[in-house]
Amino acid sequence: MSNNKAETYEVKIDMLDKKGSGRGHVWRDGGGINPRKLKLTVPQTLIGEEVQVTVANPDRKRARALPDEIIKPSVERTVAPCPHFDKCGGCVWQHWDYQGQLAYKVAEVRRFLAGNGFDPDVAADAIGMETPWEYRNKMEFTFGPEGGLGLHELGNFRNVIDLDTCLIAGGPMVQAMLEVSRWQKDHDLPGYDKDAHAGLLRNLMTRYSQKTGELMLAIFATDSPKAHQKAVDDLISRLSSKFSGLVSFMWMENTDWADVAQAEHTHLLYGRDYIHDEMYGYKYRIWFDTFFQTNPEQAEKLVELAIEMAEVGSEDRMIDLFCGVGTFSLPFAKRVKALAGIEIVETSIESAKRNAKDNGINNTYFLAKDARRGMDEILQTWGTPDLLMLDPPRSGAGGKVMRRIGRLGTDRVVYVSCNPESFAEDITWLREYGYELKRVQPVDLFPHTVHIELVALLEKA
Ligand SMILES: C[S@@+](CC[C@H](N)C(=O)[O-])C[C@H]1O[C@@H](n2cnc3c(N)ncnc32)[C@H](O)[C@@H]1O
Repeated sequence: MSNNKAETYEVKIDMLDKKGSGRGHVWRDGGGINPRKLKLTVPQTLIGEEVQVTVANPDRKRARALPDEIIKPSVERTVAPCPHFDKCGGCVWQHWDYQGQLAYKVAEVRRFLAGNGFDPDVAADAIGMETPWEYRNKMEFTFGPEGGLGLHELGNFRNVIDLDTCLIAGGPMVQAMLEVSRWQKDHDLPGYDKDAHAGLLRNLMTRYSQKTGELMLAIFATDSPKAHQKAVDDLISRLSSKFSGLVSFMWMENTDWADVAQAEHTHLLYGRDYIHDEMYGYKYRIWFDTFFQTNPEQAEKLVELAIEMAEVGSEDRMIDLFCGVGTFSLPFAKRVKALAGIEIVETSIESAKRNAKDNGINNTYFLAKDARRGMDEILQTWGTPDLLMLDPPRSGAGGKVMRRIGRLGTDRVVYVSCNPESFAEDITWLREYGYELKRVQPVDLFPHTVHIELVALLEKA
């Protein structure tokens, strides 16, 4: 029997889910002999807290609602500094003090290790940020169908929160977002409505280098800029006069139904189509679609740790698997005899080659190939290299690639991961090839979110 009356419960939060929301349960009188269990997901709560929630339709077995009230707060609860935290889906943990976030992330790393039969104590405490704000060098904002420019609403991807600040984005990106937002209102330009597949403005992508001060902006829209020439000219003039760091402004036509920031036609409206950035003392050219580590301050620590764990020598030959544009390859290349970088995206490999050249590095060999095929090719030309490092996507490298690494048989494997769960599963494959897990160092690249990065060392026994 359906019951559409909202009900209010008091619930104790006993765990967090993968998205960082609290989970708890209550027992409801279902009208029969046995009470029925209602599992509740309550965002913006912490483990151990007792909270009050109101559920709109409690007939189902599961429900999700924001807390009405925190009855018994955790000692780790803090006041979220961002005025948009209650609604914005960008950060999930601003209500949690930073040390509490770090401790939880490390506990998760240890849990995944233990779950796969490794000693959890191999994992060290996390390296956090001294100032965990304004750390991102790239943001993708969305234009709302009802107007407004910002990020998606927590738990409701269709709504857009019209932001007037964003505390994790670098300052110039926020200022540029606000200027574009004012421009949209001044010219009364419609945001894109994905249900109706109508409207003009879809996304604003911003990239900013703290090291070089260069700023890139790209607007994704359903129509050509020529069809809106007056408004576009006004935007170029506003942006170029207000942002001295602006070196790249593009208009990307995207008429696809798919909700991704991609371009069918690129119109360069101002400057060039890339920015210069720097990481660990090396120069990089970054295009709008280049994968580049989004927290440069912490990414430099990853590079430092990978170098420290690898202990490479000047006569060594190594593989950088999943090398991207060469963030790890370039610093390593300076320390070894030869480095082979393998990466599936061709434009990233072209970029890696150019980055090596721009930095005066000439002992690299970059292959645009799938990880396994790339390793086979290196094995045929070099035989077994001295070191392999890998930095796969969130899904991990997978059993086939890990077995290939095991058979390759380098003495050391350095694994950089942005997902401790897929990392712990991946490294189980190396056990049967005689590798032991020696070090795991979590590094927080994503404060106020559920994500954590790590660098690990495996050695052949
Ligand atoms: C986490 S990123 C790391 C990039 C680089 N190490 C960095 O720090 O900038 C993972 C990279 O793996 C690449 N990739 C994904 N699947 C792949 C595959 N099957 N073979 C080779 N590379 C792949 C992606 O294109 C991406 O550049």
